[in-house]
Amino acid sequence: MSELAIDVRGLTKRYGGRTVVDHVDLQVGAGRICGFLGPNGSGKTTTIRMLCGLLKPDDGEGTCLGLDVIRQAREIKLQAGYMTQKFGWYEDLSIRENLEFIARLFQVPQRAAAVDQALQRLGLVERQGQLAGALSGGWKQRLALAGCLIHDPKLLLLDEPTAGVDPKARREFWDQIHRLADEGITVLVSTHYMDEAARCHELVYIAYGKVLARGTEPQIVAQAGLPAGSSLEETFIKLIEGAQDNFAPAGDRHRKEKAA
Ligand SMILES: Nc1ncnc2c1ncn2[C@@H]1O[C@H](COP(=O)(O)OP(=O)(O)OP(=O)(O)O)[C@@H](O)[C@H]1O
Repeated sequence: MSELAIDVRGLTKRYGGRTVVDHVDLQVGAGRICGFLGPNGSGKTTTIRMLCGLLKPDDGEGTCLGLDVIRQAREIKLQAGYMTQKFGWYEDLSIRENLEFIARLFQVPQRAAAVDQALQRLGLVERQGQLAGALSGGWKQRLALAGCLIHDPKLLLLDEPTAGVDPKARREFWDQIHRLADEGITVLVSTHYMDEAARCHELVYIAYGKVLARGTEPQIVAQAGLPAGSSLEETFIKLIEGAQDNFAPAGDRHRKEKAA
């Protein structure tokens, strides 16, 4: 594998003539945590699904884990871990049974050992007999992350993994993400929470399907034309306002002008 776990250029997706991901370039170094930010409907999920081999790009090229995003989508699907916004579990199976099921799907060799390791990594050993349906949001999300890790992926693509989870559980989740990155796992994670953005090594900000800014927090602030030390919240508001002026469909711009 090259030093870049994600290395794609010009990634594009169109639906019915509308371009929802527009020539996105994305490079993430191995072992880095890259935050993927942008307003609702900006193209984050669509991009993530193209990166993990679930959705075929209409244009663009590149690799994930050194595998071609167009020709080796199936291999990427098997080697990357993908956590969706709406992770589904068999509510009437225990934590352990759910993980055993995922391990079978991924045809993991030595399934029991892989399940033990995932339980251990996420602090779920004590609770392994509990029914998934009885877990609180934070524990369900831990179970989802354990499921993503069952086949020992080197790349995690996490789509708003902490949406609706309480602050303590979110903090613990992020501590876990950092432990995984320390082990060399690369993480691309979408989020709307600014405290989570601040815990990423680097950030990519997308709106209207286009990347507007990328880099470390100070680099993103500078790209938005704001003074050093400005908050990420101010920065993203400035970026989205600029994007509305430049890229919003004519109808949206007209509504904004009328409202002003
Ligand atoms: N299968 C599809 N068919 C048509 N349009 C789609 C489809 N999937 C996504 N879209 C549109 O593409 C745009 C980008 O959606 P996407 O889910 O990637 O955004 P997002 O940034 O992940 O949003 P959110 O933060 O709300 O999850 C949206 O306008 C969405 O309605």
